[in-house]
Amino acid sequence: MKIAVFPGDGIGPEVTREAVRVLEALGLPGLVLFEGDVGAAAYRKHGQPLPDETLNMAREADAVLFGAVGDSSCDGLERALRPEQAVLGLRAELGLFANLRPATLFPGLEEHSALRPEVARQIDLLIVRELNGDVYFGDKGQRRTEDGRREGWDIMSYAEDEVRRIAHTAFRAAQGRGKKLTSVDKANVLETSQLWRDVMIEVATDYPDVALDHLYVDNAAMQLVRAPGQFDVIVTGNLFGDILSDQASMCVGSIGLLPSASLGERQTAHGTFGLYEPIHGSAPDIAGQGKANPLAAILSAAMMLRHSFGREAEAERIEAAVGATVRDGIFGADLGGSASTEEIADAVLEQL
Ligand SMILES: NC(=O)c1ccc[n+]([C@@H]2O[C@H](COP(=O)([O-])OP(=O)(O)OC[C@H]3O[C@@H](n4cnc5c(N)ncnc54)[C@H](O)[C@@H]3O)[C@@H](O)[C@H]2O)c1
Ligand SMILES: CC(C)[C@H](C(=O)O)[C@@H](O)C(=O)O
Ligand SMILES: [Mg+2]
Repeated sequence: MKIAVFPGDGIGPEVTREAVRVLEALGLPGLVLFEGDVGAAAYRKHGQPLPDETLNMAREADAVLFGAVGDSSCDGLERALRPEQAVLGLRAELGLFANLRPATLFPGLEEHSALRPEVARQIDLLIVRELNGDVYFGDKGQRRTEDGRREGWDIMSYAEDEVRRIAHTAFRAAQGRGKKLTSVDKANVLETSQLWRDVMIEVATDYPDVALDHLYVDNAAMQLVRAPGQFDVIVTGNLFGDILSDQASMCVGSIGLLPSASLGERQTAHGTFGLYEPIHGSAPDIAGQGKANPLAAILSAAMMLRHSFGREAEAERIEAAVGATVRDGIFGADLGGSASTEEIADAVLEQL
């Protein structure tokens, strides 16, 4: 079980450290962890946010545990050198096109959701976000028009095979859950979205047991706070998925609670190769203060055990320990409590 650990910037190292403690506490046979540099930390050391050495480390591993990247001191750098390129580069280079972002309300957090408790209680959904395409990876740049105005552009596009493969991932995920799939797009305006919708409808014929419906992204954002209980699996593109998942996090209490798995096609001796990370960023406003909620990182480690190592029992052990920690009201500042990052993880370890 070879795991590459890339802590990154800001609270990345703080939360990753706690996820590693939890992994180590399980006593898994053959567990080998090795650490690599990403983000601004890597740029300062190697002049690159994603050094070749780090990328090779990821390729040699069975899974990657990723913290977060981002540092405003790098805002002036050319885009290729900015910290965010580390996570974008890993996703692209490793072919990790399927990003799973589950959001479920832990009992005990009803009062901490940004929504009313009776609305929050219904939330048990999975966002399947396409991760290798969309406006993220299209041609982009800035130029001057003939009349001297500055102009920026980013091309949004999806090819049908890119939509088809994420559609299959999402339909299969829905088959394993409540058999309901909502595809989110902006087909009333965007051609990229029209193709997305057409392909979703074509793929649906392979999954007669799954009910497919479609929402425009503006309506989806509204429905997510009006009645989130209507959602089982949501499938959407890279940009809309990024936005809706941050929104979903506050519906279940905090952005510090949402883990993610980024998967592709590569199989290892243990399972599907994947990169696992909290959905949040480097949180510079709270970095170095022991205020970061480590539960998203810890739950990401659980997703790793499930998807990359076929260790469902251990994954559930971690999730149950997190559930018990929440039920006991061990909260950090994000949930109105005073427990530190380390104290929250200590509580999880006690419950393991
Ligand atoms: N995958 C990634 O590495 C990733 C994801 C998102 C943002 N970023 C980067 O992170 C940097 C900061 O971005 P941002 O401020 O927009 O988003 P962010 O997710 O870092 O923070 C948003 C807000 O949520 C809070 N928060 C985030 N994680 C938390 C946690 N675990 N516990 C408690 N509170 C938490 C922060 O304090 C902040 O107030 C930027 O450079 C951005 O590009 C990286
Ligand atoms: C840091 C950034 C590139 C990244 C994204 O937009 O995908 C982040 O917001 C995320 O959600 O993982
Ligand atoms: Mg995001």
